[in-house]
Amino acid sequence: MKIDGVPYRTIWPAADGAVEILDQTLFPHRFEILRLTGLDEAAHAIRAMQVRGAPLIGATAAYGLALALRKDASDAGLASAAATLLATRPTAVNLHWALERMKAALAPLAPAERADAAWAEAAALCDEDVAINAAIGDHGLKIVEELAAKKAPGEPVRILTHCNAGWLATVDWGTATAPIYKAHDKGVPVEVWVDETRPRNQGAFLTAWELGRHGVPHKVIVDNAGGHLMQRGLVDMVIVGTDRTTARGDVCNKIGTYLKALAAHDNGVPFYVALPSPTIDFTVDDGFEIPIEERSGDEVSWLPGLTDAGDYTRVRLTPETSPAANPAFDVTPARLVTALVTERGVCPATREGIAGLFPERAAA
Ligand SMILES: CSC[C@H]1O[C@H](OP(=O)(O)O)[C@H](O)[C@@H]1O
Repeated sequence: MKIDGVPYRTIWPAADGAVEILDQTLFPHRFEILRLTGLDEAAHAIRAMQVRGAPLIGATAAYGLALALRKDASDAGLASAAATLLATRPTAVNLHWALERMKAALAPLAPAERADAAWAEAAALCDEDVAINAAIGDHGLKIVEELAAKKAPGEPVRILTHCNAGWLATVDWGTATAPIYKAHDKGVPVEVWVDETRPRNQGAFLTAWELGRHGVPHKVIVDNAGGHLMQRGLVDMVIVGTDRTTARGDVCNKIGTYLKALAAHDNGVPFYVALPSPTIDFTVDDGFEIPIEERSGDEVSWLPGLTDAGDYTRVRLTPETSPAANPAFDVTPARLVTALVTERGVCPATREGIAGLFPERAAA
């Protein structure tokens, strides 16, 4: 997407052979480009959430593997680098998917050919992510337009989203935000309720920033306000991303998503999940089998921010004697999902719905 008129992706190959990313731990107050020159930096970038979001995690792992193979392209080197990257975060299936795709493309090659081939495969994976998300935007746009047709002229479609499934969570466009950008760019009035998304505040820090840069009207709300807004008829649809969706349509996403789905179900608000196919895990049926990342309690106990003088700092929120628990994801059962918005169209959150759009994957 554009930042002050300049087109950006979240990750790209630099001319000197490094990989460059936007350091998302500094948003919204600082915009800094980070250079990744090796496996360890790529693994740290994922683990420390300098890059985050299921598709972007996969893309970073793909380039991380390409960087690693420059140093050791042997079978053992390939296996070791893939294992290092896989261990960075457990929930987003795109990490495993991307690494499996890279290994399938590279293993048959002679070691001397692997580094260049990995670089090309990582670039192709990124380009495909952009195309997938643009297609999700096109299919999701129809949903927004149908809601707009029911409103008074000029009255915005009010969309609630949780966490950041925006272009900052992908290579470009985003998943949940793609229909929003497409609608806004087409002149369909939209207004977005942005869940702050404690504790890492991906909504307040990232979604608000990217919507604002694109000129999309939005308001940041505390996570606990969504149910109240839905009860008052102030939400026309909810759309979120996902880190792993099972073959039967159970959706694993950022902690708090399940509570929004419950509130939407209770208030008759349609609840959509933007789902790029690399995020479907056909090997799992029951969402409760998905590993839920437990992150440091410090992310709950401390809040990063900018001082009045413009210096980055963090403040303690909780008593020093109070430990914190920090599960980073939850699972929304398929029964609470109105529909899945994929690059191949919109389908019910059912095994049949998903298999109908991706028969070749379901059958594999
Ligand atoms: C388009 S996937 C975005 C997905 O990833 C986020 O998790 P995290 O920021 O911890 O990587 C969140 O679950 C988003 O919905």
